[in-house]
Amino acid sequence: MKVHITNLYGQSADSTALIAQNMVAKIAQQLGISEAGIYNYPVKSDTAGELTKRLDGIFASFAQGDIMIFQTPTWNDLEFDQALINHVKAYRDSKLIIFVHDVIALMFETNRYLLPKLIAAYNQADVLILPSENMRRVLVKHGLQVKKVLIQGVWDHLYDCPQWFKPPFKRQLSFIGNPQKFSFINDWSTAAVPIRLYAAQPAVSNPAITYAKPLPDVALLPDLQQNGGFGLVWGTDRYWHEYMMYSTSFKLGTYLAAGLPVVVDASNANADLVRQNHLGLVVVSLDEAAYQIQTLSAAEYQELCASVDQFAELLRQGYFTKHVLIDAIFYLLQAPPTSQLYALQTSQQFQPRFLNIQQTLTHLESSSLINLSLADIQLLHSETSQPNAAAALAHELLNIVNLPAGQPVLLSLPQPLTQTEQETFQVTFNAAFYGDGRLNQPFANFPLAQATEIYQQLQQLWEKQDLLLLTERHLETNLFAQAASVAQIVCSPRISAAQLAEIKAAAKQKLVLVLLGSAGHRLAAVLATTGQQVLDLGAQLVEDYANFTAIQPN
Ligand SMILES: O=c1ccn([C@@H]2O[C@H](COP(=O)(O)OP(=O)(O)O)[C@@H](O)[C@H]2O)c(=O)[nH]1
Repeated sequence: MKVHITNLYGQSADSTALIAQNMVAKIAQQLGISEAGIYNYPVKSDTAGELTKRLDGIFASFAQGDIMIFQTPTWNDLEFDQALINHVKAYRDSKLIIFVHDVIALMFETNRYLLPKLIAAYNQADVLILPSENMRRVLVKHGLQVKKVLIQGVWDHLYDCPQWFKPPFKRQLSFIGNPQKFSFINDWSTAAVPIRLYAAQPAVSNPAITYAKPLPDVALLPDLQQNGGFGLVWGTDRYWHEYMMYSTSFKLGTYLAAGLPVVVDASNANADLVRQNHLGLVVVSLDEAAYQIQTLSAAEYQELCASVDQFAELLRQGYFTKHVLIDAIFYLLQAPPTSQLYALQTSQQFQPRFLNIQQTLTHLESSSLINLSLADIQLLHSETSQPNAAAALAHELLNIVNLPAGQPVLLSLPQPLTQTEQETFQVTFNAAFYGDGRLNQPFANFPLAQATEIYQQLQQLWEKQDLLLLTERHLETNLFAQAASVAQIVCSPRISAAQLAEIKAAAKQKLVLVLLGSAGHRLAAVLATTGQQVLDLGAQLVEDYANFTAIQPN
């Protein structure tokens, strides 16, 4: 039995798909796996006979009982990929491992219609390698049935560092990407944290951008390393932003291999990995990233670099790829226990659970809360192609809604969600459970007896606690009479870096209650992701309490 791996040729040298496939094949060869080269061409130019002959050539060294690791997509069209799968299946006792690099239907909205066909192709795999757990969830929701699924986790980036030196501490973001695809670059105006961009300089340049020209890999990594700062993984286009929740970004591995700490969206498929390994900043907005970089000390930066340096050795030497390829072969050929580690759970658990009001309040004893209104959810799903304030808020909300599992933040939603709403949201809503958002107006939302109980439980949350209220205007209320102390900061609609610093300083050792509208969600998320307990109870709570107490007998 021999193991083979497909490898792409014929695309331009700067194609990430080509770079990634060539790298995986190179690592596979170190494991004794032989290469089956595939040339990049439009499959439609072949007749059926020509395609068969082409595949015969690719499979020249493949025999009965062999294993094919198929790196997909080939970008030769799905028809070619399916023909290749059929060809493997035509050999007696052959085995097929499909290594999914990208899912074209989730990458580009115009290709969405291909999803059922792609999943039908993946379903023919004996073992499937997917980029992330989030990708597995979304594919299972849409019909993936393969039982043996492995998660790649992160992209390696082979790099034989010629001379190691510490990246210098600079308040700067490096970004590898074309501004035509990543339009946020054109609007970047934070001169205090310039972006160093690896792309050709446009006719009209942006003063907040330093233009480093595109560089080949061999020059890119030393250049990133020498210039220091942070590597940015970001996308503001709505469909691409969602795709980054499922896919693993190649540039993430590139920055880390060069020794740079990274900045990623809170919803990024690798957000947990960055957080757990202390590899950089996980943020909900670029404003927050700029703020955090401006307030970071040189010592904190060096600590991040030290964690990156250790972790990146795995990437520089291709250990994630080696690991997943070896596991895939074990998984094919060995019974449990190895395979138990990866046993596919049922799809039911991918449907989020909705906590009732009681469970929600109990959960808040040890958690933060971000409470989204129906208007927020509608904004999240509205099409905003223009870079404007609504688009920026929608981007932040998508990050907030997908704060990684394990984050001590409860998201609550207005209930009950209709079946149609749940179907609309299921692609983007990845948390295991959500709270009952009606606690923001107990009197308006519940019968009197229940509202009374809810207010009692809310008040128990801050009983004898030092409270910081973040409000739209100065509030007079006895809702917080049980607290040990109450401080208030009146917030402007768009919170500045200076005000955020003031809030963070005032919040130390306190429970923070955010009594603001939509702007409150991002503020709550910024505070909660840095370890502060914060309850985003909304702008209507105090008025609701006034209405509630007005009808109480004296
Ligand atoms: O000047 C450049 C720009 C890009 N790249 C390569 O292209 C990758 C980024 O490509 P892409 O944005 O397609 O990757 P993604 O992060 O979206 O997966 C980087 O990691 C590099 O390996 C490069 O070598 N030189």
